[in-house]
Parts: sequence; C-alpha cells; structure tokens
Amino acid sequence: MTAKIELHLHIEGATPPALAREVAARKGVSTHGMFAEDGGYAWEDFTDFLRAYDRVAALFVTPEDHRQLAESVLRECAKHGVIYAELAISSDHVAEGDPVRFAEYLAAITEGAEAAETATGIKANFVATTIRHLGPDRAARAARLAVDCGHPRVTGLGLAGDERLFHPADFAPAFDIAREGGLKLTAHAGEACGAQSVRDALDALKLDRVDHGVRAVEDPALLARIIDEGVHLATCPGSNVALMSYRDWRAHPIGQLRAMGARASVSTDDPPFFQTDMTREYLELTSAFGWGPAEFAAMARDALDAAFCDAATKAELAARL
Ligand SMILES: O=c1[nH]cnc2c1ncn2[C@@H]1O[C@H](CO)[C@@H](O)[C@H]1O
Repeated sequence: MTAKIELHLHIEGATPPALAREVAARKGVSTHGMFAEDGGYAWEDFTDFLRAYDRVAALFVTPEDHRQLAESVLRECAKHGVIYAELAISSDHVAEGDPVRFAEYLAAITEGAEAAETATGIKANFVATTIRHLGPDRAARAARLAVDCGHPRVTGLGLAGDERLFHPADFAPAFDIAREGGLKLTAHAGEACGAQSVRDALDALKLDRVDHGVRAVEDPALLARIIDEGVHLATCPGSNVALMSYRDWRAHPIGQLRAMGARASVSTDDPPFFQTDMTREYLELTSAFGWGPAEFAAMARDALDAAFCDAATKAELAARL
C-alpha cells in the first residue's frame, strides 16, 4: 500500500461511527438524528456540520473515552496506509481552560497513540486547534494552555471553525503566544471564504502552513506568492466536495495547484462526516487527474516537509515513503 502522510484530521471529526454508537450506548446518551443513512454522520450545511461535530465530540468525556478515540482514529488511518498523522485536538472540547484536565487528556490520547503505533507502526503528533467561532479570547487561552503543557506531541497551534466570523488579525495574540512558545502554526483559510481570507491569515498570523487554502487559486497574485514562497496547503478535496464548494474532484483546485508547482497535499478532515478516507481520496485523485505512484510520492514528500515533527522523525518517515 502507498505510504501516506495525513496533516489535517480533526480527532472527533474522525470518530468511527461504530465507536460513537458504542460510547453513546455505554453512557445511555440518545443518538437520535446523529447518523445518516449511508452510515456516516448526518448534517445539512456547514453551520449544521459544526453543530453535528460538537454533538459527536461531546460523547467523549473521560480519559478512557479519549484513549479509545485516539487509538481507533489512528488505527483507522493506518488501515489506509497512513504512516504519520497530525491530529487536530481542541482543549475547548475537553478541558475548558483547565491545565490539569488538559494534561490528563493529553496523557490519555498519548496512551491511545502509543497503542496504535505498537499495533500498526503509525506515528502521530497533535496540533492544538483553537476554534474561531468561540472568539479570540478563548483562542488566546487555548494557545497559552498548548504552550504551557510542554507535551512533546503538541507541536503546533491551529485555528479551525467558522471562517465567516472574525478576522484572522483578531487571532494574532493567540498565534504570537504559540510562536514565542516554540509551536509551529497553521490555520484554516480559503475553505468557506475566498482568497482574501488566505492572504489575511498568512499576513496576520505568520503561518508555517495553511489548512485548505484552496480558494487561493481565485487570485493569481496570491497563487504566485504561495508557489514562490513554497507555502504548504493541507487540502481536503473530499471534504470540500461534500460541503459543496466544488461539484466534484475534477473541479477541485488540487490538480491545478500541484500542476503549477504549489506544495499542496491531501488529507481527510472529518472522514465519516464526508464519506471519505485516504483510500478514497487517492482513488478519486487518480480518476480526476490521472495521478499515479510518482505524483503521490512527490505529494507525500511535500506533506512530510511541512509536518510539525522533529528532524529525526522526518528522516525515519522519509525512509518509509
Ligand atoms: O472542515 C472543517 N472546517 C472548519 N472547521 C472545522 C472543520 N472540521 C472541524 N472543524 C472545527 O474544528 C474544531 C475541532 O478541531 C471543531 O470544533 C470544528 O469547529
């Protein structure tokens, strides 16, 4: 199986539906309306997707829940050939700003990640992801928590959530805290909003890479800058197609981006919400753009270059690509 690198995967968004059913049953929580007929999760549009996400996330409360979630998400990744994954985790979902609870949470998901690595060889780090629609103050507190936790697997800060709210500059204080604390930086931009959102995020937050970023193709000057500066875009075509930004994979900018020399890679975002997984992404990219082993290997090398892990881990993973 082709070895793959996954840089953009929200931990709760990747919850296997069978695990959600199991945890809900264990707690006696109703799952009425949670699941779609296709076996994934039900949602109507982007706003409703964010609500559905929170509902699934709220099932996971205890350290044992979180350990189980991390292990099953990473085992699922490994089934599709992923050898390294960065999980977007959010203290806002699990710790409400409390450093002790956050430390407990990190210990639990680390245990899950270690079990998955022992079973499959997959390696993982965590990107502490702030939630845009909760506002800049919560983001700054989450950034402080991420820096202060000093956990070796927390290697980056991210920003996800509703891109239509606030301005990237509002989150500069959070990103300054993280940069000064030695974390790498990424943010969602150019998914729900256009090219200007990507430019603003790059300028205001001094990012090391961008999540999605695909709508940068709408602005030739920005696209040229991204190519020249080698800005990595961690795109999620299946997610974008499901959220209806693009009618199908052929219409997705990833083909144009890579053909023009941009450093863009493919991840799955929230796979059971979007009927996708890495196997499906690769199959769809092959049928849309004719990509084969050479294209996929080049893409995986670019993703590894942009990964938030140390040089020794990069060298070890590069040997497996
Ligand atoms: O596809 C997406 N686009 C934007 N935000 C997302 C997406 N998937 C998840 N989240 C956001 O990330 C947070 C947890 O990391 C979730 O709370 C959700 O708001």
